[in-house]
Amino acid sequence: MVASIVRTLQLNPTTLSPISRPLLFFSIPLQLRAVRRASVSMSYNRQLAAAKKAAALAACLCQKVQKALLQSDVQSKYDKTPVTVADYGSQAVVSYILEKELPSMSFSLVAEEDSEDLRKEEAQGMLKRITELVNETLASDGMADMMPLSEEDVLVAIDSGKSEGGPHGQHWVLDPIDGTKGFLRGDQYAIALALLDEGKVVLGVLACPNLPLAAVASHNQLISKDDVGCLFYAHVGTGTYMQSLDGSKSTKVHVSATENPEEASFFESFEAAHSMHDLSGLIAKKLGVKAPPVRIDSQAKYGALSRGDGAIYLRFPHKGYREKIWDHAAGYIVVAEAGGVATDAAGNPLDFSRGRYLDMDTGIIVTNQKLMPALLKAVQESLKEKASSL
Ligand SMILES: Nc1ncnc2c1ncn2[C@@H]1O[C@H](COP(=O)(O)O)[C@@H](OP(=O)(O)O)[C@H]1O
Ligand SMILES: [Mg+2]
Ligand SMILES: [Mg+2]
Ligand SMILES: [Mg+2]
Repeated sequence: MVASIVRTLQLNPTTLSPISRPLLFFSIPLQLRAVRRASVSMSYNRQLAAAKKAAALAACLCQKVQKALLQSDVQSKYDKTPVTVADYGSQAVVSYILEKELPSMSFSLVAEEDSEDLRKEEAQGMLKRITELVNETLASDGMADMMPLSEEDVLVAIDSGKSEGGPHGQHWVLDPIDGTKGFLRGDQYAIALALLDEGKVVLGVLACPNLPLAAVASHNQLISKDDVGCLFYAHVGTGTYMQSLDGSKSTKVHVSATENPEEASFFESFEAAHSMHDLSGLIAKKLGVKAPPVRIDSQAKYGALSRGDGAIYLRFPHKGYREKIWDHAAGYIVVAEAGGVATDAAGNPLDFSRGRYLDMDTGIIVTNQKLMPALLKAVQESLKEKASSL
């Protein structure tokens, strides 16, 4: 054991003095931990660079489509959520770039969309449009030498996202457009990309093309074209950073430090169908939050929280809904590395190692470390009250 540690640390035990040998024995675990920490924070740099590039390019594609949004771009999925050319195009771009940028990695992607509907006769016009968009987007980044992708290449890139994830190995997790309903309304949405390693989220990137660079005060805050477009990224052990989507210098961000719920504001889904607004209202009241809820779509909520725009995010889906890992993985690490904490409604950590779904209790709550105990108490009391009133 000691011999293998000595080898790992590249030490030569024969040159160590009799005094330093026993010291070595005790100090090795500490040194090993430091080495491991260093290699953990070093080892995902290539993946992070590829993820940032993929998410930023996918965001360009989405921005283009949002500008030219037509009714015909919207296709209905069987689960009744809309899916657009941009959802498919974004997934194809991210999948293609990750594979090209990281050729030595075995590639596994857990992503929201698949090509089944797109392969139907009636979707052929849509597929043509998506293929054009994907090719234009890749060409804009100088990837023209590999061009053009055929329609079949695009379908294959989309279907790379069929992995089941799980507790072993590395898996990318992608929501090509999170907040599709917000996207269609012209509001907030995010391209959310994360990497799981042995079931843990180790990096995450959130591209939020419509999120103001300055703090967001409400969902309908006037959007000026010049000051929107944020890219949040986090890498385990190294903090969370934000830069503008057009590539400005990064700044490190931190969650709000407030301990006083009266000063805290809270985020929730814009869509009442996605989260029980009455329950979050009750929780906020119990906690003593004074400000009205800030309702915005997508994981832009996690991004905004990571830089302290608000201090709490409450998500309570209606009965029977199962949360998917791509709706939270990137946001989770962006908040965690900024000093925040996300748990289920019972205070359990979120477990991303169980495949495509997050199996969890009732809801998701996110805040800073100091407010969490009081928030958890308010959540438990409110859930009990709600249950007894039914
Ligand atoms: N009935 C429901 N309850 C909770 N979440 C739902 C839902 N129907 C859809 N969603 C999820 O809510 C996500 C959007 O979150 P938010 O409400 O924070 O904007 C959607 O992501 P997509 O837009 O990627 O499909 C979708 O996965
Ligand atoms: Mg969806
Ligand atoms: Mg989503
Ligand atoms: Mg989506």
